Amino acid sequence: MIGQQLSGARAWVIGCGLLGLVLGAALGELAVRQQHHEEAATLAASYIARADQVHDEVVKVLAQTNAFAAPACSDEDIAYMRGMVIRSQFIKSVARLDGEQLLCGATLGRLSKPVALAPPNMITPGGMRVNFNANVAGVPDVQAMVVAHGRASVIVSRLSYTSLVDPRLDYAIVVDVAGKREHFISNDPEMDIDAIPLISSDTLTLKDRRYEVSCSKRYPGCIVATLASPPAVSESPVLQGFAALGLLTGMGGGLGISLCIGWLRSLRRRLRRALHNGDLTLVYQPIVRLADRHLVGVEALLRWKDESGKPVNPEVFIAIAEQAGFINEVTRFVVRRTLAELALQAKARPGFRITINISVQDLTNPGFLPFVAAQLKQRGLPADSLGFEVTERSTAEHEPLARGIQKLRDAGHSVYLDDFGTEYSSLSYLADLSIDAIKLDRVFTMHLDEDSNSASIAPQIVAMAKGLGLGLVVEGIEEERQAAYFLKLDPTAYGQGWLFGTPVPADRLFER
Ligand SMILES: Nc1nc2c(ncn2[C@@H]2O[C@H](COP(=O)(O)O[C@H]3[C@@H](O)[C@H](n4cnc5c(=O)[nH]c(N)nc54)O[C@@H]3COP(=O)(O)O)[C@@H](O)[C@H]2O)c(=O)[nH]1
Repeated sequence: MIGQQLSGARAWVIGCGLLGLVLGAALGELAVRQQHHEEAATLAASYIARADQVHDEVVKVLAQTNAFAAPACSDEDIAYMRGMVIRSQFIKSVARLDGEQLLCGATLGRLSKPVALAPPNMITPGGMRVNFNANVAGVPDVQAMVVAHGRASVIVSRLSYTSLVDPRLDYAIVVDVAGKREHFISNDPEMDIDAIPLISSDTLTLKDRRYEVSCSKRYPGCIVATLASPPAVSESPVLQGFAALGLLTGMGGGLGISLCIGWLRSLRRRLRRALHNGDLTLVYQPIVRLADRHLVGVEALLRWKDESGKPVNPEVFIAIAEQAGFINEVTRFVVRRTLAELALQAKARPGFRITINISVQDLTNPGFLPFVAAQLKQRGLPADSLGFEVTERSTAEHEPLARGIQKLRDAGHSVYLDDFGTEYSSLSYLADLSIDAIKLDRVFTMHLDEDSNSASIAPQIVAMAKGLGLGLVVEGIEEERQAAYFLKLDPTAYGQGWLFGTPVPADRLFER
């Protein structure tokens, strides 16, 4: 037995541990991939920040050179342009133009013959003429970005852009002016720039690679980048950490489940033993007519103390008996013991009714009604001295519940719909169920003063019950004002709760 339990626990621990490992690894992979994307996005954003700096410098130098008033290509003019270059961070040369003809420059000096500028790749809305890969006049085999505006042009070092691009990135810098898209710089010749929507902070997947797009706010240019060769996901410490955490959490969870199952199994075994030995007891709670507080009956409530003398919550052990399939035996015990303890008192009080909680499984058990009839006969009590409280716990139970209730009524018993107003017991079912009364759940009594749904619904339920000719038992009455409230709503209502008496053993029931 112990060996079986241990191997069961081991199976839970291993099974849940493996599940945790797989889930942890999957989560870890997601986290690692996200980390890669964030890294690419950060690099791309810092790149755009650099491109903006270059842009600002170009605009400033062109504006100042255009505004310089000395005669074009005079010594003063050339000295001014040289000063510009020296003070600039990204600009390699500044030149003076006449239309599209280059006349002189900071690095070139004065040309003996004007040189024509290569036609621009694009003209910006501000009128700047940009050539991304122009030959540099006077310097063979060197290409650079040339930007011309008015009477001035500048040469921008490609290094200004490329030096900042992290070698871990595959990227393309794309400029879009008036719908014309230009591939400015790229180290990824495979990238199809026309397929890329140039919207900042967007991400897109091309050929199974996820790209980050970061755009400048100053000019219509973006960088589209992805990590060139992200470190292998499986080797990432993040993934390994997640997987280990998943494994440990899974194993812990598995151990918890196995302990819980073990506890429930042991509780089930002990409950069976207690039932078999007759170690369960019953207490009875008064039900009174609210108008005159006359005791009209009692509800039988089962109690169980485990071996250590600790009471086990009835909601727990009743649920265990229902799930384990021996609630019928429990209910029969309750019927037998209740009648044994209260038959004499019930006989002495005409109209006195004992109510017992039953489950749907009791209603569908063909032996239940004959058993109850035999017990009542043995005690010399009429059928209407025993009532039954039923609770609808799922919509699937509705049909068998309705049939079972009808059979109880046909046999002469009263039937109460318990815990009314909670979960599945709703007004829409009332008309279908052949019941005598509803027992209004104690949530309605508890929240009477509060501005809550239950406070506003209670009067409607009471009115509906009255309209259907059903009796009303209000549960959980602990204070006079609660009794007065419901009495006003329904002068024929009954009440149950600590105000009228807590559940007590049979020998203390009629002491008061
Ligand atoms: N199938 C069976 N179910 C049973 C049986 N015995 C009990 N039960 C069900 O267990 C649930 C919990 O019952 P219990 O802890 O006994 O609580 C009952 C009362 O003690 C409590 N109550 C009564 N008055 C007050 C009050 O004024 N205030 C307050 N806080 N609690 C109060 O309410 C419970 C009775 O509820 P109900 O049955 O809904 O009328 C419970 O669902 C029992 O049905 C059994 O033999 N068989």
